[in-house]
Amino acid sequence: MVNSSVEELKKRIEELEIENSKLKSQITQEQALPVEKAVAGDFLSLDEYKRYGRQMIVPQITKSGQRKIKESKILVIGAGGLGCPALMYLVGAGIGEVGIVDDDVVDISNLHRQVLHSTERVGEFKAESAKKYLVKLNPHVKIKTYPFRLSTTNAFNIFEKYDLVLDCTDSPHSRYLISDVAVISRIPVISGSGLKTEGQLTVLNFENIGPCYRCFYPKPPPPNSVTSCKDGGVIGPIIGLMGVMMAIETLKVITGTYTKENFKPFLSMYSGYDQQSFKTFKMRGRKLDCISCNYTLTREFIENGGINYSEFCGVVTYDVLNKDERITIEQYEKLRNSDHVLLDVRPKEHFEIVSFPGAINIPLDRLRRIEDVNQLGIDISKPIYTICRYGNDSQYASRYLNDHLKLSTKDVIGGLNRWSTKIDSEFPSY
Ligand SMILES: Nc1ncnc2c1ncn2[C@@H]1O[C@H](COP(=O)(O)OP(=O)(O)OP(=O)(O)O)[C@@H](O)[C@H]1O
Repeated sequence: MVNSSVEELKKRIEELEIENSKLKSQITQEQALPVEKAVAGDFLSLDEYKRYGRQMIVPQITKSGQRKIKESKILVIGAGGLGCPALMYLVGAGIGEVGIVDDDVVDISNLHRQVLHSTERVGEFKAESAKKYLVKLNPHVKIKTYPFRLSTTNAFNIFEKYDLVLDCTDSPHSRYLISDVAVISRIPVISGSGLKTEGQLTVLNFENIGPCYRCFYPKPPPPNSVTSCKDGGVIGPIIGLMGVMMAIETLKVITGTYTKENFKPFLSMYSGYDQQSFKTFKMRGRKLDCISCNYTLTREFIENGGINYSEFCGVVTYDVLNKDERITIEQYEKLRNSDHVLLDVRPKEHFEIVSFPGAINIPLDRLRRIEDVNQLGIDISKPIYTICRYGNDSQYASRYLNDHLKLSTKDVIGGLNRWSTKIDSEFPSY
């Protein structure tokens, strides 16, 4: 009796497993199936009528707007904090073709804001991971991935396949490149950014009359002055909101809400922790002396390496110390129990997340304002080592301490990040 019920159970489990695998293959086939054809004489299928009905009845979209959405081809550069939400809504809205450029892979630190990716896809190319989500969201949209870096040599060939670009990147050199190529290729750019609790949004090169990124920022910011999300942090929904707003601006451009006549250049700023959260500023139109907008820059010039965008933006490597002013993480491990001062120069918020026992926190910006060695509040007769997260700020700290306060400090190469990768895997990295 007991045996037979065990046998029955085993049989049932087998049956269930077969059913389960049939269901799984069915799902895969469904995904691989061509999407339902358009209704005869129409551009939408029955599925699409249902899918887009709620937006087509909005007067700002209408059925003719839906046709424009379906006929449009957009390129999203960066499938990160801005790109993910923008992609979600634009694919949901039924854009005809979407290209996704991103050379990076999904990291666990991305997941609090890069909502197309998931824990199981850590290590996969972001462009591919995003596609996996998006094809399920809307199989009517054709999605092409470019899992490599946008560069001077490939940008024009990619841009020419699209009508509009969303700049969802995170560095000035990518922004200048995208803007220059878009102006020469005569396509508009929806540009967003976000850091900590704030974000910005604008539409560039609209109808080849609106200003470009260079018109807004003729000169790049001082070298290494732009804080990334990695260093400055960002609240997920803040950057998410900016990405969503980029999707709205995209729809406005595609469906013709903006026209040559009514478009006014603008810059919207959002401050999520202020009561006056949104501010929109009128911006000037194109600048006559803008080398991009007056077409001094050409495709040939850029493709042949005429501009080194990294150099132009002053992306410099942080080699500010001599070899004898630095120690490796392995050397520091040996010194760990010796009598010394460890100056942690990260911002206070970083220090509060994790720090070495006994370390003294003087953030770099505060340190640079100290004029007298006695104000440091440390025992300067002991050996002094400086440390930070990746080993950049600690170099600047030691440079300052050694040059201005006449100390002989050394920085720890690679900082806390290297400590957790090379020495102690249990030491939290963030
Ligand atoms: N020139 C470029 N070509 C392709 N992708 C780019 C380019 N510049 C930036 N990106 C991509 O844009 C995305 C920007 O995402 P986000 O600002 O959320 O930061 P992140 O680099 O993913 O994360 P973090 O700064 O925390 O390390 C990244 O995925 C990055 O790889």
